[in-house]
Amino acid sequence: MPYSRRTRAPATARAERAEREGNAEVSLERDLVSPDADGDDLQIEAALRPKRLAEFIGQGRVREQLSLVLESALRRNRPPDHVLMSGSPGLGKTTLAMIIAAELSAPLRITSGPALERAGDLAAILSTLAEGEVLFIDEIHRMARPAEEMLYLAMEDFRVDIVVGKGPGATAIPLDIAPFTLVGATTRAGLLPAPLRDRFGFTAHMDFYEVDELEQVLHRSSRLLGVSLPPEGAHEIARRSRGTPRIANRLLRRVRDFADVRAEGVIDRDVASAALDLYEVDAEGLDRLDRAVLGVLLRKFGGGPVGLSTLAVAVGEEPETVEVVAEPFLVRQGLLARTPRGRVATAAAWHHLGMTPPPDAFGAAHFD
Ligand SMILES: Nc1ncnc2c1ncn2[C@@H]1O[C@H](COP(=O)(O)OP(=O)(O)OP(=O)(O)O)[C@@H](O)[C@H]1O
Repeated sequence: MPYSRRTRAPATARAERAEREGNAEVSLERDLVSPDADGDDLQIEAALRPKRLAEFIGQGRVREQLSLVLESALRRNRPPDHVLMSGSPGLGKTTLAMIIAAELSAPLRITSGPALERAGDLAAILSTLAEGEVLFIDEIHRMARPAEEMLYLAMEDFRVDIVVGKGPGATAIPLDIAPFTLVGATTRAGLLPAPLRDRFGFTAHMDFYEVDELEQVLHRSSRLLGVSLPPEGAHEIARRSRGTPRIANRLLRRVRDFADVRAEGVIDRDVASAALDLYEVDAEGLDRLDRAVLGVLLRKFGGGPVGLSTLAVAVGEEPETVEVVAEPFLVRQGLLARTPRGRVATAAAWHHLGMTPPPDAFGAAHFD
C-alpha cells in the first residue's frame, strides 16, 4: 500500500516547508526509488506479480516454511494458521498474500488497517467471509483499537460479538463466522500489540533481496514487458535497486525509456548506468532523500548524534518517512547507525559523500 500518500505532506506543502526552513535544496520528489507504489506501478505490478509460490523469487526460507504450512493445511483440508508478514514496502507482501489464496484455491478479500476505523467496518467483512477465504489486511498495525479487539476473537474462535445498544444496557450478541485465514502485513511488526502478534501461527519476516535475486526479478519482468535486457544491464539496475523488487521493476521501465530514445533499445551496462545517473540514483542505490539525510547529518550536525524528528525537519520530510523509507536502507548499507542518543553517520557515510570526518567524529557515539 502506498505509505507516503498518507504519511507524507503533499509535494507542494513539503517544498514550501523545506524552503521556509532553509532546505530548498532537499525539497524533492523521490518517487523513482520510493518503495511505495505509485499510480503507474499499480497497473504494471498486477501484470508482473508472480502468481504461484514456485514463481516467487528469493526469500528462500519464507517460501519453504510457507509451502509447508500450505501443503499441510491442504492435506488436512483445513484453513491454515493465520500468517503475519513483516518487512519494508515493496518486498512482496501483497504478492505473497495473493499467492497464498491461489495455492489454497481460496477466494481473497483485501483491505487495509487504515480502512478499518470502526469495529463495524471489520464486522461487515468478517460476517460475509466464505469458508476458507483468505482475508488480507495490509498495514495491520494501523487498525483502530476496537476493530483490533474484534479481530482477536475472530482469529481465535471464529466468532464476533456484535454490540447492540449503548452504555450499561448494551448487550453483545455472538455471531459465528466461517473459518478463514487472516494474512496480515506490516512494515512495523514492533508496533503490533502482543495479543495480536501472538494469534498468528506463522510469522514471515521479509528481508531485502540480494543483487542476484533482483537480477532474476528483472529478467522475469523484462520477458513479461517484452524488453531485451542483457545480464550486465540487469546487474547495473539490480545493484541500484535498494534490495527491493518494486524499485527494480520501476528502474527497469525508466532505463528502458532511456534506451529506446537514446540507445536504440539496447540496455547495456553503460546505458543502464547513464540512465540511472540521470535519474539521480547513485551507484549504491541512494537517491536524493537518502543523500539529503546523510548530507544534513554530516554538514549541519557534524555526523550526529541527532534525534529523528530534528533530522526529519531538516530534510523537510515526515519523521515516519525518514524512519520507514530512508533509514532501513541507510542502516543496511552501513551508512547510518541508530544509537540511544540519536542517529549517527558512520565513517562510510563520510566517505560516500566525499567528506572527511572531524577528528572527534566517532568518540562520543555508542553504536547499538
Ligand atoms: N519475490 C518476487 N519475485 C518477483 N517479483 C516480485 C517479488 N516480490 C515483489 N515482486 C514485485 O514487486 C512488486 C511489489 O510487490 P508487493 O506489492 O507485493 O510489495 P509489498 O511488500 O506488498 O509492498 P507494500 O507494503 O507497499 O504493499 C510486485 O508487483 C511484484 O511484481
